[in-house]
Amino acid sequence: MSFEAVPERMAPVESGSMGWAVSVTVATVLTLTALTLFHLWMQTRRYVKLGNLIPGPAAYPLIGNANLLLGKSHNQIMERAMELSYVYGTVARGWIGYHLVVFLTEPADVEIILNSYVHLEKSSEYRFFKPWLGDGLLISSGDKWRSHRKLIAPAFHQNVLKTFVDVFNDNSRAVVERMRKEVGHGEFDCHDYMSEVTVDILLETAMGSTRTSESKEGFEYAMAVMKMCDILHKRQLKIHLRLDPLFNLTGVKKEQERLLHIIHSLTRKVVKQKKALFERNLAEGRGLPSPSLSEIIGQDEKPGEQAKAKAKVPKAPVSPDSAPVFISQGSMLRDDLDENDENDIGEKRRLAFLDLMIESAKTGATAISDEEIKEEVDTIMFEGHDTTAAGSSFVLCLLGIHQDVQERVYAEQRQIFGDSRRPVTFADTLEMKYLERVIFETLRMYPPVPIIARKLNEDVQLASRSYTVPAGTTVVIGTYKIHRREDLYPEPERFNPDNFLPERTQARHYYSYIPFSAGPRSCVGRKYAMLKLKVLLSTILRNYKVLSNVPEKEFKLQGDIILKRTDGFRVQLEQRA
Ligand code: HEM
Repeated sequence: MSFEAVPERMAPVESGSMGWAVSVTVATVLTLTALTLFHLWMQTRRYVKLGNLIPGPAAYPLIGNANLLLGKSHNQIMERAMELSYVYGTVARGWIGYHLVVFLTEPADVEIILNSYVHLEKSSEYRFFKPWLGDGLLISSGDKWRSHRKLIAPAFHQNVLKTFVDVFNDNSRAVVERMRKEVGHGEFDCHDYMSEVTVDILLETAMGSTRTSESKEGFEYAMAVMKMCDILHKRQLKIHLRLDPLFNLTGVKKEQERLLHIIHSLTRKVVKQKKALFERNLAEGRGLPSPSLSEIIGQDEKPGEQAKAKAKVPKAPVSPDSAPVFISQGSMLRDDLDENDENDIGEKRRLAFLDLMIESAKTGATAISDEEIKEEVDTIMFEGHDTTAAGSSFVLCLLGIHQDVQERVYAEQRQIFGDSRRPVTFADTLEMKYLERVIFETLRMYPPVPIIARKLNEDVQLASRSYTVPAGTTVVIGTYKIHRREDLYPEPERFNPDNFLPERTQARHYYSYIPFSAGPRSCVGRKYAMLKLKVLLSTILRNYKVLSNVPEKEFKLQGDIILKRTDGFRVQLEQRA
């Protein structure tokens, strides 16, 4: 009985598991068939066909080349992309699933993207900035970007920048004093100092606020900006922090909310106060502060000019003779900032960008809300911070290694200042030709923004090869790689400021040097950055001799958002006589 009972009991189980197995097999076959059909259908699509014509690693169905990214840090991905560009040349593609990513390192192709008013949209990678910067200049697109750029660019006019020279000097002298305790005390990380002085300067020039004022808010704000930059770096690096649903569950998200509360409360409050003051002055018949921004920059903005500007692509290269002298960017390229500067008839008035934005919003044709002004101030605080902190730290490290170059920089400083400890003037900075070449060369070898990514809204026919990059593609411009191309820079791994002698600059393709990007969406702060770097470095190098024992080949680079050294920017200081 029991013998018979067993198969009886077993029978329904066996047929159940068989049924289950059949169901699983059928479901698997159906899924595989559906996926195969989907893959085959995708292969017939124009987007995929055009992408597949571009050289790149073999892609798997459904995942494309995503296997190359799995488990890799952002840094390793950058390195891999770099290796692939050596294998596949100056135009290479990768597939993330069925999303096409094309890497460009040919200046003629880069020009097509950067010098266009069509390909202005940032890639989805920029979304991490959104909670902090909202729709500020860095990430906005379309008409909003266009009108805000038109509004903000004049606030970076050279005449406005000249009025910041005192702020640059005061803060540079303050950091020289803070660094004094490092003299003769061995190695330290100069990035900490550069980061702090950069935020201090930005607080004053962006919002007209200082952290030495009685209120603790300025200090808390500065700390929050630095910590927010760290969180953005972490989100780029750690795969679980990249995904919003997982990130939202972490303590990092809570910390981000705390920091954003500090940051936004202050910017919101300052915008409100300054706007109220501006309105009050107008209501009491005191008119615009004198001279007004348009007087400073010497151009009257008439309603309707914007529409014209919309269609106007900044003139590409100019001949060296007609290039404006002022603050150069290391190539013969021009942008809207140069066009603004040519109307150089104004007087001095020191006002933070915030005041200038409030004023131009009132007098110009652009309507901008308090919240939007806040987003632009936050954007300037972010974009202006890490980039210049990294740039100045790399300069100090390179000068520490290349003592002969540092001596030439020092000799130039002695020629300008003699024994005097006086502050730097704007005119002095125009004399610092060699220091300028050192800064350009540093930004060539270590561009703080190592890649630029854009989303294409229209097909692009490349100039260097007969490929059409279809609309919808993410285009990655490899600034770091372009700057190290042997055909553009002989001995690209050698630190050689003479790469920026005028005759060498003129001989190169204009888009072979793009640390500040180029074209209509170039860095709006590039002249500000160059001026600030000159004042800061001049003040430091006249006080201290910088030394470093770490050769460049031992630098450990991390290129998530801003290129940095993960091993620290280690230098030593000696007092100059
Ligand atoms: C060495 C210093 C700097 C470097 C290398 C640098 C580089 C860049 C680059 C490459 C871009 C284009 C980014 C992209 O298209 O994704 C950019 C945009 C921008 N930068 Fe800078 N930057 C520097 C300093 C500054 C400073 C000091 C400020 C402000 C005070 C600033 C404000 C901006 C803004 C607002 C944008 C967005 C412009 C737009 O999209 O219209 N930058 N910067």
